[in-house]
Amino acid sequence: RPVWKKRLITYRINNYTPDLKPEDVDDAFQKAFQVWSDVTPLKFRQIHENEADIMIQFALREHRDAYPFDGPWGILAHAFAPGAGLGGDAHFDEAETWTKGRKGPNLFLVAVHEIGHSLGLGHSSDTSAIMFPSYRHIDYKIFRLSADDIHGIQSLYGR
Ligand SMILES: CN1c2ccc([C@H]3CN(Cc4ccccc4)C(=O)CO3)cc2CS1(=O)=O
Ligand SMILES: [Ca+2]
Ligand SMILES: [Zn+2]
Ligand SMILES: [Zn+2]
Repeated sequence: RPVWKKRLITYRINNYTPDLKPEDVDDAFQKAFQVWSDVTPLKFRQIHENEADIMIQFALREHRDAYPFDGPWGILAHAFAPGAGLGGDAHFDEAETWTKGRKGPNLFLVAVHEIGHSLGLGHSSDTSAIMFPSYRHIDYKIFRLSADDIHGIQSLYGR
């Protein structure tokens, strides 16, 4: 599995969904990266210009990669495994109504899942894992990685 060969990984939010205040989008991603840095030696830094390892964008339908989005629900987002260029990038379907609460897909929760992919994780068959493929709402306030998620990421990056 491809993994990042460094411990400091940069990310850049290239555009913002109109569904939330920009500071709520920044906060959702900062908290989502922290979920993974809490259990690995990895550090994440947000940058605002130049090329970041993990380029984040919100997009509709066809958006210049081979994986056009599909309108509301269904695929909520996708992300590429570590590597140069598109590698590590995470795209979020703008057809969704992104929320920081319970209605609609919760941006923080989907971001935790996508960042898992950006770091090299695949899907899990463990229904309690954030890397389980299908979204079911869990209380984002009490969100915790499952043992399966932690074992998965620590097998790639250590603890
Ligand atoms: C909070 N949790 C999330 C959040 C997001 C996702 C995925 C689901 N998904 C839908 C999907 C994935 C794969 C195939 C079809 C549909 C996404 O697109 C991206 O986020 C999966 C899960 C498992 S969970 O613990 O319930
Ligand atoms: Ca969709
Ligand atoms: Zn894409
Ligand atoms: Zn996934």
